[in-house]
Amino acid sequence: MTEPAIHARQLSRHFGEVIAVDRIDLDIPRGEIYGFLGPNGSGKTTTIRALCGLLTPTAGEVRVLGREIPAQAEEVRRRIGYMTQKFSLYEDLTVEENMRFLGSIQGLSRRACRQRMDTLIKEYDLGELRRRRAGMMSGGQRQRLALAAATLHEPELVFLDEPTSAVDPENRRDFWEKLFDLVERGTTILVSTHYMDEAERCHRLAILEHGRLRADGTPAALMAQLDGRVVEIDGDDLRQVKAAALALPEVRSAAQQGLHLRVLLRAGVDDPVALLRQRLDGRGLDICLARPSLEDVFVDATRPEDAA
Ligand SMILES: Nc1ncnc2c1ncn2[C@@H]1O[C@H](COP(=O)(O)OP(=O)(O)OP(=O)(O)O)[C@@H](O)[C@H]1O
Repeated sequence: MTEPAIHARQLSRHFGEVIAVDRIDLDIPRGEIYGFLGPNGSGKTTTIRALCGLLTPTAGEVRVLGREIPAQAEEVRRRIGYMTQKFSLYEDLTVEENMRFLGSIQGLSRRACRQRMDTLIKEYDLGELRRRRAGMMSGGQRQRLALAAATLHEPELVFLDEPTSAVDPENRRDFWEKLFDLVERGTTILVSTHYMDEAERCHRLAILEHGRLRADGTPAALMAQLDGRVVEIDGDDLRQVKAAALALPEVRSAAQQGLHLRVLLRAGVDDPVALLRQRLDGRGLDICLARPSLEDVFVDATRPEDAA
């Protein structure tokens, strides 16, 4: 069996008293998009930095592309790309200057760099912007440049830390199409996000909270685990119905979505629809089972105590 792109066991990273990453196990297959979904401060960036060899783990074992990290990080460096959360290119340099500079750092010959630059400029639609300074570009254009720069040296594995937080939905969509193009050519991608729709596009994902890995798997498998536990309620006075539902010990969470109230039941309730019909009796409600969403998975995997 081919070794996974990333293998981690009990990976931890502490900053003094703060446990940023807490005993995480990961097996990330090659040639897929793997997502880290988690709220702010859940440890996504710290995990990515530890996997890249930029931060030494406090404990745990990490192998990336078959090499020990951090001991063999230098060997791996040329085989990975990293797009940081903040735009990290030079704002005073043009698109071409930024790419040429990065090419020299990556050790590409002038000829190889020029060829690669031409390919990427075309692929990422940067032709008209070749001589534009990065600081004068829009969010979507900068993001395309950053991805082009992160893949200049044709890495086998690319880390993207919340790459679309500053761009509009159309640019996000185009950006994800580019990621699938990369995957088709054999690249492995690890991407962090706090957007549900992005997480749903990943082949597999891990849900992180407070540095812990709370759930992982394909989006479909994660959602299937909640089959029979999500209920949709239609009717009047949904704010009051929500309060009544949340008062039930069997209810894990309730949230209004447009005209419906979406209720997630705790595991082990035999017939959630019958239970809610009985407990919310007399309100003239229409109650039926609903297809679980990734947001339900996220709610179930995080916030174990507070269900409001
Ligand atoms: N250099 C550091 N020194 C001290 N604490 C840190 C440091 N870097 C991260 N932390 C803490 O570690 C925890 C995890 O942070 P991290 O940036 O990895 O989370 P994140 O999921 O990437 O968050 P975000 O979505 O906001 O980027 C947070 O509590 C953060 O404050």
